Amino acid sequence: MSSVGYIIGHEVRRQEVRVFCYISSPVSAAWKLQVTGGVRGVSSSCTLCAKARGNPKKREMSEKQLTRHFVDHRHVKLVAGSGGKGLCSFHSEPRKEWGGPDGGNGGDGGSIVMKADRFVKSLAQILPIYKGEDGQSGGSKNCYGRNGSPTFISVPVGTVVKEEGRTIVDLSEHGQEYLAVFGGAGGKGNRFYLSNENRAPMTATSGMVGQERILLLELRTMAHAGLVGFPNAGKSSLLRAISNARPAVAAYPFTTLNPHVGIVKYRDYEQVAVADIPGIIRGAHLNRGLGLSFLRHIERCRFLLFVLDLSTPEPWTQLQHLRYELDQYDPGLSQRPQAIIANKIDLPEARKKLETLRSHVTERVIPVSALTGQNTEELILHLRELYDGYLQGEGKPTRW
Ligand SMILES: Nc1nc2c(ncn2[C@@H]2O[C@H](COP(=O)(O)OP(=O)(O)OP(=O)(O)O)[C@@H](O)[C@H]2O)c(=O)[nH]1
Ligand SMILES: [Mg+2]
Repeated sequence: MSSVGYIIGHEVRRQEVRVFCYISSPVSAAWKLQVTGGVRGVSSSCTLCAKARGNPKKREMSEKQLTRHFVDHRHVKLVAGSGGKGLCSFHSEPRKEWGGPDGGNGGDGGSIVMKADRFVKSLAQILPIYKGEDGQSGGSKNCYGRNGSPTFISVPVGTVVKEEGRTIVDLSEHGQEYLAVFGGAGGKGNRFYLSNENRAPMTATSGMVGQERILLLELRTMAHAGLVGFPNAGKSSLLRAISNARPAVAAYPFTTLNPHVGIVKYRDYEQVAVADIPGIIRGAHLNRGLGLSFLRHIERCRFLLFVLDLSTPEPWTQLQHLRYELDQYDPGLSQRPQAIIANKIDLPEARKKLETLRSHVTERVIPVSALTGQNTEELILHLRELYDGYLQGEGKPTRW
């Protein structure tokens, strides 16, 4: 493990104080840092800090507005440009009446290319139909027509392109391109057909039509960790507490309708992306609740954070149901590296339930309170451990 330090504190702008808790060994520190009570002020994750970090003048968008701006799948028809016509013409000038064929070729039609762009966040701006630029027709005096320029469609990083249910390409890196449809070849002018046998060809061909395809674009959120839990478990509150993201929080189920990604920053400039996934209920794989549509976002997450609600009578059954739903969607999905987060530890009867939960599961359980920020440091440090383990496994760091 490197000797870099880990930041546990952020600035609290409202109070004009900067408090940092700096520790050199993240693994051992996770256990040393059972911070409670008065020491809580140093946390990056207290709600006070979280609120102070935001721009007070900027009005937050409601979940309804956010949903309007977020589209995670779209059908698109792509028609590449057609090739330009070749021309049939003969050179003629004073005293040179039979100057020979001089009809130029038509230009090639423009292709359509999909390009992953990390600044594009949703597929909302994707149009239903794209038409590539046609090539220009050939001209006299052996002038060739101009090729149609390629059309670039910017899509978010993490877009999967499918055709008739088959995955064609996964645009998972910024700048990655996929040439989706080829432009038609330009036609030949009559000069092209000049030969010793035929000194005055009258043939000129028209350009080929561009390729045409109907593709399905699917966005799968790119994040290192995914917060998975029942509605109202406090996933959005937790993401607000540990990162810069601002998903809507409310006391009714299905508040979150689309995934939100927040970035947890560490002192060595490492960043871990955490996604808040809409709530899962029993039968989600049968399209109950918000259904399957968002389970695909979990597929991308390298590790899972199961968020359990300690205010429910049996939080451990939630865990079984969540794992079952994930496995129904994609067998083995629930086996990814994970942490179990017992949320709402601030509630009176939560401590007792925490002990029972621990006796039901073999994995490590991290009790937190997203509302008060209690013990979120342990979660942040454990997240880093999972991330470091993932980097070691992959061999190279991935930055999205
Ligand atoms: N007491 C207490 N309440 C909490 C805590 N975390 C969240 N809540 C409350 O639980 C309710 C639901 O919180 P959300 O963060 O919207 O829950 P969610 O899991 O994102 O819910 P969905 O988006 O519907 O899936 C809100 O009223 C929160 O204030 C906590 O740690 N303690
Ligand atoms: Mg939510």
